[in-house]
Amino acid sequence: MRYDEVTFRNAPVKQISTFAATPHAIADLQLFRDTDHASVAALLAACPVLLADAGDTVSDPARPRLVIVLRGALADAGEDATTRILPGESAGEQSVLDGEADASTLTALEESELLVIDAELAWRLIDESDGVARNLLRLLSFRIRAANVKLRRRQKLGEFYRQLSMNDGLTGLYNRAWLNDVLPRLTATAHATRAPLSLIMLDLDHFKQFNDRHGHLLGDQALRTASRLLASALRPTDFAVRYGGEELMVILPDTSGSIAAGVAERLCERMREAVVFGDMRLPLPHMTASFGVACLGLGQDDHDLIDAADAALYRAKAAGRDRVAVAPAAPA
Ligand SMILES: Nc1nc2c(ncn2[C@@H]2O[C@H](COP(=O)(O)OP(=O)(O)OP(=O)(O)O)[C@@H](O)[C@H]2O)c(=O)[nH]1
Repeated sequence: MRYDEVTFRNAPVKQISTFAATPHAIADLQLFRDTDHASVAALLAACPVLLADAGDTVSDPARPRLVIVLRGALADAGEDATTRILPGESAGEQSVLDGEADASTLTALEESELLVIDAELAWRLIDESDGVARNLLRLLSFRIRAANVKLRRRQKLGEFYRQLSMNDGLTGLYNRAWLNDVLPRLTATAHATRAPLSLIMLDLDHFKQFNDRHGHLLGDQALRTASRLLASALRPTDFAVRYGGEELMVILPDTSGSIAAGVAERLCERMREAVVFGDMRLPLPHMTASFGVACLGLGQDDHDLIDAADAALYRAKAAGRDRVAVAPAAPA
């Protein structure tokens, strides 16, 4: 490679020397450690050494080549993080090996001297020096390991945020977004496997009055109490959801309407007995809820199931609250 051929993204970078004419020692360069320095030096002798100013881009996706920092520092801006490349370290190995364009961008962080090795010469170095090949493998192995760690961290973080976006902040129950995502799948599975699927809709009674009397914050606490009560009373395969406001929902896969009605009766009783405030200086407020139960019928979808439970809940309210109403059985 001649000096005047060295450009990055078509912008020429100042060329100051060849490697043979610089004072830098081969032993200081990571890739050439423990190699036969004399033969490597001979191969590198004519390689250009460039001077990049701070901010200069020194990578070119169109031309795979190795860039080794002799002095100064580079920033390697990958997809999600920036790595510093310090004297003795290199970049661009992977694109040289597989001939693919490198998505990352190398930028000089300060005035830097760089040794540039084109792909053809890099392959000659690998062919002629076992030491270079070994160093390259070791380097790539470190990078793969680091990339895997990053990937696992990102997966965990993604899972954390996914959980966060699917749960209601006040009660910790699943939220409406979760319901919209999961209930259609549960109904489809129930139809496909001919297994029953039941849904209980419940609504705290006279909750407006509760808020008016005890304040919104204690109203929130009552909602949390009711939610805890639901979550602790259900099987691991059931789901508790905050449908909205003071309306909660329980989804019971593999459960017939009559069993679901029994579960709703048990929840109704527990709700009546629930102690909202642990602080005995406050009068224990009375908290009840009304329940509507429905079981998925033939040809019904998730909306039909919710509508049926909602209609039953409305009847439980109309009949005096603090009770369970069951939707008429749809053809199963
Ligand atoms: N504290 C608190 N209150 C809420 C929350 N979400 C909804 N509410 C209240 O719940 C009350 C619901 O009132 P209504 O829909 O009139 O029903 P209700 O008073 O429970 O009467 P019935 O359902 O007919 O028994 C409203 O006052 C809402 O402000 C919440 O997150 N926290």
